[in-house]
Amino acid sequence: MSNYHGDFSQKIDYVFKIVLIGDSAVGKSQLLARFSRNEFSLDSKATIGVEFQTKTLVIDHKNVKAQIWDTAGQERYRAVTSAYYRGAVGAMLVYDISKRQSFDHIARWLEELRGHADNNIVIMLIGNKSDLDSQREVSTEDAKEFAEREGLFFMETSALEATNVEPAFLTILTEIYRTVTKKSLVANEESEGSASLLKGTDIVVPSQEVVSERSKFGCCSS
Ligand SMILES: Nc1nc2c(ncn2[C@@H]2O[C@H](COP(=O)(O)OP(=O)(O)OP(=O)(O)O)[C@@H](O)[C@H]2O)c(=O)[nH]1
Repeated sequence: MSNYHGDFSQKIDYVFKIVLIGDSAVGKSQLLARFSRNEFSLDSKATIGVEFQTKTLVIDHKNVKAQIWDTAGQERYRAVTSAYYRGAVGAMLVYDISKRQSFDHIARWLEELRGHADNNIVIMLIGNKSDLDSQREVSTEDAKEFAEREGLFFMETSALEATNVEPAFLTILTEIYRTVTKKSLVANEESEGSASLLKGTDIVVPSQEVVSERSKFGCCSS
């Protein structure tokens, strides 16, 4: 995977907001830590409120900034739901392969997502903690079948062992890029040659926006 890390001296062409959702303790924060900083912590604390991190990479010779939002799986720590989903072009629905309940709850998370997010959002189902194969309670086949039925991308990952984390984010980002550029083409044709690339793509955050590399805000009810 060469030619993948973003060139920071270049302008950013796209900013894509991706949200992470799923039960508490399935590993959302650690997937984000692994992808954005190549870090992992075994004594990760439950997320309170919302935080996001960014990472810039190159897709199709364009600098794409992934802005990945993470919120608490625990209801009492969750920030306002509609604000969390606003502007999201991708979502990762995460469960823990060693916790059946976290997979059984995915349908509910999907319902919430579809109730709040843009219709064109790209959704990926993630079975995390694949390193805990000996304690597996969700078969790969069950998850695959569910994903196919619901039209979701699917991958098993391990934030701990760094297995499939980068490929999972790259898959969803590439698919978002495809969706957005396809939409832009249509929009351009409809706008009689206007230079507005983003016209009609209400799901893209303008690239001029400057976001800090690590930001934490929104908070908490208890
Ligand atoms: N074995 C294993 N443990 C993991 C993996 N990913 C996360 N964990 C552990 O699982 C626990 C919960 O991880 P978090 O990333 O905090 O989970 P979360 O989904 O963000 O939880 P909330 O913030 O409460 O929603 C921590 O102890 C992590 O170290 C993994 O891939 N394998």
